[in-house]
Amino acid sequence: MSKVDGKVDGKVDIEISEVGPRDGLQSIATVMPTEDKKRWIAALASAGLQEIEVGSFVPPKLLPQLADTAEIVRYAIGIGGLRVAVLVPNLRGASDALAAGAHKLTIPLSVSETHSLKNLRKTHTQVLEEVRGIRALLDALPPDQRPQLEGSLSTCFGCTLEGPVSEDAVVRLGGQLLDAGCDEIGLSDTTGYGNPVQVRRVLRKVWNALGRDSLNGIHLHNTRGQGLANVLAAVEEGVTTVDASMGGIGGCPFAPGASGNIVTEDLVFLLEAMGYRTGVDFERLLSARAVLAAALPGEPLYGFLPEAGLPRGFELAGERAAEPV
Ligand SMILES: CC(C)(COP(=O)([O-])OP(=O)([O-])OC[C@H]1O[C@@H](n2cnc3c(N)ncnc32)[C@H](O)[C@@H]1OP(=O)([O-])[O-])[C@@H](O)C(=O)NCCC(=O)NCCSC(=O)C[C@@](C)(O)CC(=O)[O-]
Repeated sequence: MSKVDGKVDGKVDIEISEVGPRDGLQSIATVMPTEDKKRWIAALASAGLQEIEVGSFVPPKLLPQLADTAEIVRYAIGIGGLRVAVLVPNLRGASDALAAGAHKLTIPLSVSETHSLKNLRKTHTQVLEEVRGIRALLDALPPDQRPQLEGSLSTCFGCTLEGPVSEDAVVRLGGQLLDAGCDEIGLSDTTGYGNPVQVRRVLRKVWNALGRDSLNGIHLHNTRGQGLANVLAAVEEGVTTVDASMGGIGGCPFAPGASGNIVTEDLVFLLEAMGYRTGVDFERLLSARAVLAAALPGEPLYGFLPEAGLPRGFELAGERAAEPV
């Protein structure tokens, strides 16, 4: 098999969307210098990650760590083959993201309205109004210049502020996000409450109600150690995009108790070991981790694979004859 830039024939079975430069950095007090961010993003892309969430268009007073997002987007869109994603909390953020040239916008809608008020200072109705405004903005562009718009349903599996979250509400709000103009929705376990049985059940409910194309991606946190078990459940159900963060850094600063994302390095190993192609090259991924470690001295980076290393003789999934399970 030919292997170019960490991708085996350019094909992947499961796409890993790297959210470290956004979700990871938003929860760390240190502001990473812009040039370090660029080096890190370039290293992540060179490892074969095809989608990277590089920042958020939020008021710099709120998250100074991401104040350079416009410059970072302008840099990242110059990296060939990379889909440059950003988080936008409202129409103003979407307009700034368009001006910078982002390829994908994600707006969070928290199923827990208490969390929505903490995070975006908006009710469900107000967030949906922002989505309609963003849709109108995008529809004014020629079709080939329209970024993809994803509605990310936060606190889908429970919330530290409200406790259990209604699965019917997840489905209802997902439908409302699509009606308001999102191209697709994603499920997010903001505070790491989910378990594999629940992940399977919620995915089936969403797909049954809203159609198979409504949702392809999931965003999981490892707060209670369920992250990779939840990935396995999601992937076996048919999810094809999984968010992860290098070194497991991250967490929503406006959700009490939220902590790190699932670790990209461990996720790549899990998927490749099972026979799914991710397109990611381990050596280059570990080089990207070294760039991150140097840029954030003293910050803990998590992950088992970087500590233990690859098993002897391990091959990328695409280099083996084995079919994905
Ligand atoms: C939505 C707001 C802006 C409302 O905040 P607000 O204070 O209600 O905003 P406002 O509309 O009243 O405006 C206040 C000021 O901010 C400005 N402003 C207004 N919007 C913007 C913007 N986009 N960019 C830059 N500036 C902006 C606006 O122009 C004004 O400026 P002033 O007149 O005072 O000079 C705020 O609450 C916000 O940005 N929240 C985002 C918080 C956030 O980033 N949370 C973390 C991401 S979500 C997450 O982590 C979960 C997720 C996605 O990872 C998935 C999961 O795990 O669940």
